[in-house]
Amino acid sequence: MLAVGVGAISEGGGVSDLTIPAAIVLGLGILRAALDAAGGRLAFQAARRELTAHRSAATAALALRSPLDSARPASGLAASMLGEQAEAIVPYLQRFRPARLKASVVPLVMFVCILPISWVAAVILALCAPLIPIFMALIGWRAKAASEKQLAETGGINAFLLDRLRGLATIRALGAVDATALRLRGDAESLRVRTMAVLRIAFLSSAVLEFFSALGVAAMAVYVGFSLLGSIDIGTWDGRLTLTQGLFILLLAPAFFEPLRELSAVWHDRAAGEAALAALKDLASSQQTILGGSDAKPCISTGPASVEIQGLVFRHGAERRAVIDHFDLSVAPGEHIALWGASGSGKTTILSLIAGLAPHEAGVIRVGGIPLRDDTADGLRRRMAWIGQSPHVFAGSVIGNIALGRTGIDGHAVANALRNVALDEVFTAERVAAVGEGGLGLSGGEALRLALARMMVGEHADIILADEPTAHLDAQTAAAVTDALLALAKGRVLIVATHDPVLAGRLGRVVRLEAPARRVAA
Ligand SMILES: Nc1ncnc2c1ncn2[C@@H]1O[C@H](COP(=O)(O)OP(=O)(O)OP(=O)(O)O)[C@@H](O)[C@H]1O
Repeated sequence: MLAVGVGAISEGGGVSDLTIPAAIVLGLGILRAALDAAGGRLAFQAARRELTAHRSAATAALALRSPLDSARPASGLAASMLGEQAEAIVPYLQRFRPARLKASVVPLVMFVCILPISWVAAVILALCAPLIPIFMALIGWRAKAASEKQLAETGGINAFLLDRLRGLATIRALGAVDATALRLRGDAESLRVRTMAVLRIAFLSSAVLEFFSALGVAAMAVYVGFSLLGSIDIGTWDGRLTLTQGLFILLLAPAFFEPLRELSAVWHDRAAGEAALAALKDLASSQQTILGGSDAKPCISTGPASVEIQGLVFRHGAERRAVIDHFDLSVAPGEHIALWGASGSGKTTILSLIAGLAPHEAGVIRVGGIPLRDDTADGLRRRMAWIGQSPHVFAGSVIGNIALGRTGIDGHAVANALRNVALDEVFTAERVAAVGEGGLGLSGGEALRLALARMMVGEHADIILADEPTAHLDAQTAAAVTDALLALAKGRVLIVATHDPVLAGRLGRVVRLEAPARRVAA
């Protein structure tokens, strides 16, 4: 329209001849801006939806991984991938994909518009345009590798930082602060180098594209200019190039390269986005998973709570020796037993297998007479409660720590539970009823009793699995924890892995293990 308007003026027309083309140009401009804005918004929303879906899949897969799987990614690495690095997917989906679509359609349309006017102009475009994707593909190949290395470095430094922050007291106690700081500085320097490599490639890709598009537009301007001056009279299908045609070609040439330039501006988004997608997929790929894995399944409690184990075999990895080798056990309803054995004899592993936290290689586990399998594990697990050696205490209020977001647990139930585990005197009104990260502000025994209180307020599990609940406690605290545990376990099955002779002595039966775990005496 602009070319038509200018052409009309050059042929002696007045300003009034410009009104309609100018109005159309203005209208199209406004329409384009509105469509661009709406398209950008829709693309952003779609990208965020897809990111959420990828994040949910990776989080669900992480939650399904067995706690016995030593190949599980480090917490810092997983947190960095899920939180920070996954965000690279948004610009990839929001900017790169639409830009790629535009770059594959718009130049073609421009080419088809220019070809009927001048074949020389079409040839210039046809020669310059393919150079751009060829160079971008070459650069993109390097960019992907650089982005993957940068992501791995970022994840690594996050994992290292989180791990060392958790172990700060140990590092300080052993005088390893300087060595840790040096390692961190080295990692940060390496991350800087990798980030600069990614940026270098991003700038290089933009420069290459700008160069070829500028070359294309300049060649077009030279051709059109000399044609209009009359120095060249080839290139059109018939006669000489008119001012309207020349202007039309000149105005379309930058528009031909514009989507390609846009593509180059977001080229590095592709490398970062694809690397982040691959990392999330990697995170979601599980090797060793728990049995079942759906919280929505209802409790299976058809018969009285009992545990039967026959010929149980388990190993950590196909090439490793069996940690549990043809182990048998029978626990009657209401029975309290101690699993007793040397460190490494497989007590924790047996508890984990009863809870279906890893698939066993051979043998059968029956809970309340029902075999523990993938399809029954969720329902059977709802009958069980677990107390570990060092239960995780979250930063926040005591009530929140005990209720853990479960419905139907009110302040009254929490107060009762605290009284039952003798924590009501610890969390008095004078003392702030909030605890720090990892149980900061609580002693080891108090944290264990807090874990017992969690069990008391929940759905009433009738099988309690306790992994060394009195380890590292003084005799008095161990006695208090044992009292609370036995009170809680009254009328229920209690299986305790322990080294504590006092605790074992208060249980109905002691099952001795030798490594690898077999029963040696009952
Ligand atoms: N994730 C794992 N990957 C590989 N081997 C493991 C893993 N977890 C435990 N093991 C090995 O399995 C064996 C049994 O470990 P388990 O934790 O069940 O022993 P335990 O009797 O509970 O020991 P402790 O009394 O010291 O807690 C040990 O030799 C241990 O090194």
